Amino acid sequence: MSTAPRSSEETAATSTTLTPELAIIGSGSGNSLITPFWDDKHVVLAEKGLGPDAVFGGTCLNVGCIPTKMFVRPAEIARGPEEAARLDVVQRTESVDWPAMRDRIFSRVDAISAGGRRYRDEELEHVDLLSEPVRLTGPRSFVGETGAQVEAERMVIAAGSRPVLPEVPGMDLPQVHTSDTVMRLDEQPRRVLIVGSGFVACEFAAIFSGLGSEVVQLARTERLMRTADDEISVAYTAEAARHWRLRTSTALESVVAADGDDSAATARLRDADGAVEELDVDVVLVAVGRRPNTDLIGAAEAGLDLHDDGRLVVDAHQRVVAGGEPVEGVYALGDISSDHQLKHVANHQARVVAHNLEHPGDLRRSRTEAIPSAVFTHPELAQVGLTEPEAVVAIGSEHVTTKVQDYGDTAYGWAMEDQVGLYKVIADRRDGRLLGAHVMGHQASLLIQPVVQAMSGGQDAHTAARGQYWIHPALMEVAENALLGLDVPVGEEL
Ligand SMILES: Cc1cc2nc3c(=O)[nH]c(=O)nc-3n(C[C@H](O)[C@H](O)[C@H](O)COP(=O)(O)OP(=O)(O)OC[C@H]3O[C@@H](n4cnc5c(N)ncnc54)[C@H](O)[C@@H]3O)c2cc1C
Ligand SMILES: NC(=O)c1ccc[n+]([C@@H]2O[C@H](COP(=O)([O-])OP(=O)(O)OC[C@H]3O[C@@H](n4cnc5c(N)ncnc54)[C@H](O)[C@@H]3O)[C@@H](O)[C@H]2O)c1
Repeated sequence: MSTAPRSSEETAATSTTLTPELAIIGSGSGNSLITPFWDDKHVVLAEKGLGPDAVFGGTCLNVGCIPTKMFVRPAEIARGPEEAARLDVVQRTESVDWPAMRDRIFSRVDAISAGGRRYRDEELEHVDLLSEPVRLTGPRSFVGETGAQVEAERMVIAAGSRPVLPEVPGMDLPQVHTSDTVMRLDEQPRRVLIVGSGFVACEFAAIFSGLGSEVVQLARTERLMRTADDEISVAYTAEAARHWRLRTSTALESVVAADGDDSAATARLRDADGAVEELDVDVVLVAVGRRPNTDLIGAAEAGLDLHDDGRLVVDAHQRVVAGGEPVEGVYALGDISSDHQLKHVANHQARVVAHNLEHPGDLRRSRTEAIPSAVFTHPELAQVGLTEPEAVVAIGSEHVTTKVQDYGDTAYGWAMEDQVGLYKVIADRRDGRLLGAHVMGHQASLLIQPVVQAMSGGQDAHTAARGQYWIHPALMEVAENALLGLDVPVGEEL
């Protein structure tokens, strides 16, 4: 049971050094580590607060996965007339009530965040919440901004990542936003410039364009989602260009505020041929990547090893590494150490770390195979495993077999009159081992799961296709047909 002061102010005022059994930095995925195992032990959770309102609970809940998808869904519904027209139904989206949508979304999100903070801060006797930025003074110790000291027996660093801003003039203007702030705008912007071509940019381009804003998306390169398989990246770039304006191979040079107007700006763009365009917009959303918060916690100064991109080095058990050696009892998880900035990866790592904290003599490893991801853009994208070029490098082109199945050539695809959906699978032709899948189209994030499951369970392509029933004529038949189209050994049938 904690006898320690219960708030940052009290802690600082008495200059007490807290000596908990466990200290955690970061209340996102780190928050889930306070399991019943710790009920009779002292835990300190440090959380500086995220974004302008210093909210509790981390990125996914407050400014990431959850609120973005709560905007994605109405944006998809607002797009309804486009599909309806293909199916001989005349439908119209009358209007979008952005303030109501925003308030509905954040009344839910903010309540969960506030409830989480209250629970940790007020209701759990054994947990001390330190609501301030902290910096490491060693692998197991840190100091808060107000001087509070913590020396823990065991430590977990789950301090996440934050958006990067490019070094161009105007990034400090109120018209310039990141994903941390853009969802809280008072009004729906009429004209949005989105800078970037990855996950965040492509999701927000779909959100704002679906809701009716005029969107221009700026990509430095020729294609969007360049980390996807080439075939998907090319097809998606072409499809995105049908729904919103794209400026590829173009860079942002500056953003200048409109004269005396906080709600408008002019962005200066330069394409690869040197041609300059000045674009008047209401909002600029910058989405050019996220950097791990190792600098904020002083990880290098505390002697912890870092990758070139600033992530903490961890071993297979999620132990942090210092001087090339894992540090016993000190773990990291999530965006601060992972090469997949994904919530399901952070959650998995948190489960591994929770086990390892409780069972230091029986350490588990985190799973690194078959990690899927989805981009909730329009059309939706999903991927798992290797891209085709990666598969060629891994096993040689002669051993790689691929199949691209169009949604439109399946029964439910006919019902949808689908013209864009693609389901690509990649396997080793020698034994049918599945190497990857890449999907673009309606519900891609759902349709990819059978391949994730087969890859995770070590099931070969033909067994995955023929070892079970597939409901006819569900859209999932696109996955079955893709698997059946691979040139792989044929085993037993159901
Ligand atoms: C717009 C957006 C949409 C996303 N959508 C998805 C999605 O659909 N699916 C998906 O899988 N992933 C998605 N992600 C990624 C996902 O949100 C992250 O991978 C995940 O939330 C990372 O969790 P974490 O616990 O590592 O970090 P976080 O949740 O960011 O937690 C870290 C916490 O540490 C705190 N902290 C940092 N430094 C300090 C310090 N010095 N002192 C005290 N506290 C500190 C921070 O304030 C923060 O609250 C999205 C991300 C964004 C930005
Ligand atoms: N649905 C999801 O799972 C989801 C959604 C959003 C974010 N995320 C996670 O968050 C991470 C960060 O997202 P993100 O979109 O910020 O990063 P990202 O790495 O996905 O994409 C950043 C893009 O910006 C480009 N870029 C870099 N500097 C630039 C510049 N100066 N000008 C123009 N473009 C530039 C890069 O080439 C890259 O394409 C993602 O990698 C993903 O792991 C996941």
